[in-house]
Amino acid sequence: MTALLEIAGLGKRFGGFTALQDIDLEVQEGERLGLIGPNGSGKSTLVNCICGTLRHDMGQVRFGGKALDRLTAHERTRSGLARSFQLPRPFTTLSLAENLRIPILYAVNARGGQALTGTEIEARCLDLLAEVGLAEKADRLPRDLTQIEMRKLELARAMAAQPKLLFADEVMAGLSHTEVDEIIALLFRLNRQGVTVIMIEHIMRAVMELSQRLVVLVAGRKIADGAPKDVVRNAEVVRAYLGE
Ligand SMILES: Nc1ncnc2c1ncn2[C@@H]1O[C@H](COP(=O)(O)OP(=O)(O)OP(=O)(O)O)[C@@H](O)[C@H]1O
Repeated sequence: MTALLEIAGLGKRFGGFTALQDIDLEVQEGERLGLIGPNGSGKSTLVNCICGTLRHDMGQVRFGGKALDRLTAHERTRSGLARSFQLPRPFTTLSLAENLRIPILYAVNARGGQALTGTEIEARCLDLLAEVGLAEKADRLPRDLTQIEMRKLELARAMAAQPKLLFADEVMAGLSHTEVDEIIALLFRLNRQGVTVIMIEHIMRAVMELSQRLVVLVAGRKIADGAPKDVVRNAEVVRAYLGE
């Protein structure tokens, strides 16, 4: 079976500094993968190289069987990649519903789909907001939201383009225990709907609960890739990451 995401020999340098070296990774459709590593280990750089915000220097990235290497970030979004950012970036002067209308329209146009009527767009916005528990705030501005509501809006924005793969980049940082549980439940729900989830996260409880597989980066290299219970017992991982 062809993997949804295939990364082979990926390398990235910033000047003389090697941020990523020889990364191989395959992610199957429908998987929930945790990507962990100490600060500065290269997690965000890897996501940026996959999503096209950064250009890698070595190796290949394939998604859905197609090479992404020459595609722009927008073209990669169009092919089904989405990410939610660590620091949410909503359009601050637009309501929550309007914040979703833009990526919904973009997704339809980008995929050459049939134009949606105003009513259909409205319904999709409300469905997405309901999905993340924000339906009642559809007409509010992002500044009216609490921290967890902002994270939910950010996830809804990522989902608006109907991605096949979602990178959830530290979507739980700074949240309370119960709020973390809420986001875990939401990511499980999206995954059950068929979205492959790659979670970059420092909250180990969440990582262990959600991930079927765990990949560990340390100093730009992949040092472990396997079942979470085995990976967290791996001596190199304990030394380099968990024991730091
Ligand atoms: N644009 C850049 N220019 C120069 N160095 C960079 C750049 N982006 C990242 N780096 C460096 O590359 C290394 C990996 O950074 P990266 O942000 O990918 O780590 P990370 O694992 O995501 O860290 P964190 O958990 O703190 O978010 C770090 O040493 C960082 O300083």
